[in-house]
Amino acid sequence: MFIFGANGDLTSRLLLPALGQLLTLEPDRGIHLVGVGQETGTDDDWRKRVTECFDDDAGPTARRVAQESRYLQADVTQSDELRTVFAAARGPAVLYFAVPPSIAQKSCDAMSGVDIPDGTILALEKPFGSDESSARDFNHMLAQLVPENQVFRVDHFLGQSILLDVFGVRFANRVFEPVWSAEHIESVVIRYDEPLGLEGRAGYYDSAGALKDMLQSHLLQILAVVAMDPPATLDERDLRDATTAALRATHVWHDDPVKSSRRARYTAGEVGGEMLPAYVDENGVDPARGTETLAEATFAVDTARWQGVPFILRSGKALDPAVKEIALTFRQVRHLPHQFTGATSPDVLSFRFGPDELSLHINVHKGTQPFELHRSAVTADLGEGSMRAYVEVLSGILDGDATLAVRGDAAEQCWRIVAPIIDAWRDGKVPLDDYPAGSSGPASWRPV
Ligand SMILES: O=C1O[C@H](COP(=O)(O)O)[C@@H](O)[C@H](O)[C@H]1O
Repeated sequence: MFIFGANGDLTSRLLLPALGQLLTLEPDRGIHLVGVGQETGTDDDWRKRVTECFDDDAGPTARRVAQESRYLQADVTQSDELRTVFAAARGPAVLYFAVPPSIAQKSCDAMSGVDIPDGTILALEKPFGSDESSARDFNHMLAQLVPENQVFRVDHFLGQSILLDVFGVRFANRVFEPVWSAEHIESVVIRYDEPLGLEGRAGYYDSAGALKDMLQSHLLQILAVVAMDPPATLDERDLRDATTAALRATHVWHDDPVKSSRRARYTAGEVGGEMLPAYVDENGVDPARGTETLAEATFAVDTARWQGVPFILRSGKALDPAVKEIALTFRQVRHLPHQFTGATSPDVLSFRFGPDELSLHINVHKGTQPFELHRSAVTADLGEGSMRAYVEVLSGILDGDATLAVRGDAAEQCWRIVAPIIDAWRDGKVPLDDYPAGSSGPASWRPV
């Protein structure tokens, strides 16, 4: 496995720790690791870094892989240097592009003149293209290099343990599987409100914003998993056909991006006891860009299963409380005998991200009167945190199993779906509201 961008933040913060965990959990994996970067470096320095990024309790295989790993100085946008990379491979190679998208694209372009060994896997991080047509062009370029099932468009949310729970809960339980449709479900909210601010990522984030950073990619992938029709199997072809069909049926609610989307940006405030400057005062931010740090949009999935059900997607930074969940709100019962007293609310099934939790909020009897209703929740603590997501991603890549990677046509669909919102925002048709860091969003917004 060659990690392009060996000296970058993604490599040390996510990839190497996840690789260490994977090799500790599955010590029988044979893998030779090579860090590839433009900077000069030695094998020893690189090995030290890999070891530091692995957990202290990393197992013997992980430690051995770190000790035997190598560092290769190369400019991966040059065909000659890519040849050197392939020459260093000891078997079918995984090329993990932990580099900015423009470099990944240049590198793939440079690969067109190179003899690519059979079985080579290309793993690419988001964003994949910058709109539908650039994603299509990139897909076309990749198709000339390797077969589609050897291209891994990484979306680590597809490896999140709570999303894997959605599969189990939805398909393996008679109480949920038959009611997973517009007949019983009134709305779906997919929300990822984070307390984190910019964390020094202005270079990337300021040109992306919350809509592209989170909704266009991760949250639409979650929507696809919640909304798809049941596939016959969960193998790569069936599952990705089903999720992509759901995306093809998805569009902005009432095709009205102005009424169906909102955006905002944080001002200075305190989050978790720490003062955050206003977004526009963060290092590297260009205030003229008008980048949003909170995006919300409602989508329709035009299938018989979901006709008329709004899917509300929302994500933002510097928000408190953190709300990271998929919530399905059920319709009210068709008839409630009038003898019941107390407030009744619709049932809500919610999946919370790390620490993972499944809750079913229902009306139960609790009071002193025979038919007095109260709200209660049945909750299952599912444990896993989000670190595991990259373990899952790497495991799929090393096994050559693209089930949990984004297929090329799905990536194009995600851009198509958000394009009307991007246009409306660019044309100033939706106001850019503000909210103090540490709040739950603009005071004027109705709650989702
Ligand atoms: O890809 C991204 O995801 C993270 C949120 O995912 P998590 O697993 O780290 O909670 C988000 O903070 C970041 O802006 C985005 O680029």
